[in-house]
Amino acid sequence: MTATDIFPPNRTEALSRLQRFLPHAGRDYAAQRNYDRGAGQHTGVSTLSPYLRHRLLTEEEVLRAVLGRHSRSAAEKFVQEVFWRTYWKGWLEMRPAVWGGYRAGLDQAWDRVQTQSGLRAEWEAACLGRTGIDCFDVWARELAETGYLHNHTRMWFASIWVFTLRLPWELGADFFLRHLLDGDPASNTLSWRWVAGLQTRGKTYLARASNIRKYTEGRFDPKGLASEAPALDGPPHPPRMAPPAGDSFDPARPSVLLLHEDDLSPAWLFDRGLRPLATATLDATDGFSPLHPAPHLGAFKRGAFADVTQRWSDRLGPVTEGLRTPEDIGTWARDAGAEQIVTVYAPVGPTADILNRIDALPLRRLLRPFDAEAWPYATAGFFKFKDKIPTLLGAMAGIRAA
Ligand SMILES: Cc1cc2nc3c(=O)[nH]c(=O)nc-3n(C[C@H](O)[C@H](O)[C@H](O)COP(=O)(O)OP(=O)(O)OC[C@H]3O[C@@H](n4cnc5c(N)ncnc54)[C@H](O)[C@@H]3O)c2cc1C
Repeated sequence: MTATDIFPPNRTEALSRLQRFLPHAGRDYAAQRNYDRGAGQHTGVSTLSPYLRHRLLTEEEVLRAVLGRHSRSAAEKFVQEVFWRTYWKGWLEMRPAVWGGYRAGLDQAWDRVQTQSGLRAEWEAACLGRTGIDCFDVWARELAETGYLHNHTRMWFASIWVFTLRLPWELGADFFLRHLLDGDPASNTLSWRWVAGLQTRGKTYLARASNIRKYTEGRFDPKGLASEAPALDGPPHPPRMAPPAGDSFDPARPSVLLLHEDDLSPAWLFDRGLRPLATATLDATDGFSPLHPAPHLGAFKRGAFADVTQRWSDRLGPVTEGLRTPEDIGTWARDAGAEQIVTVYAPVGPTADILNRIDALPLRRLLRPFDAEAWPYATAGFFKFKDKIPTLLGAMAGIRAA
């Protein structure tokens, strides 16, 4: 089975996964979510992340469905987890230099891999699952083969990478981004930073054998793990910028629609009057890593784009696939007769890096109301943000109050 057999890249699959998971999103989730029972057995969690990451399914849809079935108190844990993605995006949006810092650190680490044979051998062993730490090796292979890892396992894996194997954290974050179907600049970069003690200053995550034994139900009992996790050193957080406001657009002006992998649910744009002359899909893969990503990432993204353009074919006009550069986007939009390019606001990451360089025509980035409401609250830690969840749910019409 390939990763895209396990995670077929379409909305129908996302919806049926949501339906299957719904009965378990309440107290079952709170009790089961930390157990990793192995590849193909991730029944305690939703496995919705590849779909949420690309918004083949939106956070609002998931929250509505879950809170339509469970009380807020029963679903509290699951709802909070859904908002972790939102929180990380908002945090990075207000400190975009942290993404640039990660990319610069990655380039330096990659230079060292190319010039230091010892480091190269250790890095290769970790990526290929040949370290001799049995759980770690199984997880490296599970990630490479399935494009997914359980959350608890991501924490253990990152901790072993940084504190036992003592490899540069950026190379681990890159290994994840090259293989995860849900690979996300904000959740991934900031979670790795959190494990390493760079995000919540001085607070690290230490993977302990007893914890691994318990939550893998005895499948693993690793020996030789680091017994302490001293925080890595790094620059202070950059000053916080204002959250983005997003643009408006004039539906009367000739427009084209640029679809990208950060948001593949365009219905709300049509509700706002967008009638595109043509549509293109943006391929931002090159900006994820200096190395080639796993083939399943391209397959998932192509499948997801095909799914969305097919479902909305009567609204999109002619579709051009896989534009990669600002210049190509400008040429395509002009040739289509457009006066403006409309797109959903993309959070910090490879897509936004390309959008930031489009100058051929006015680019109108429409900020999804869910993001506009939530991101400004990501000023400090998650615990402060969490207090705003009732307000954010209240802003979503139709959410059950109890
Ligand atoms: C080192 C590390 C790297 C990570 N990299 C990524 C990444 O690149 N992309 C990514 O989407 N998530 C990442 N996560 C977060 C989390 O592990 C995944 O979102 C989660 O495992 C997805 O599986 P699920 O859908 O079955 O989760 P569930 O437990 O069913 O949670 C439901 C949804 O809540 C959100 N969510 C849950 N936990 C988190 C979390 N800790 N942070 C952010 N959102 C969360 C996801 O959208 C998820 O689909 C990372 C975590 C760690 C520790």
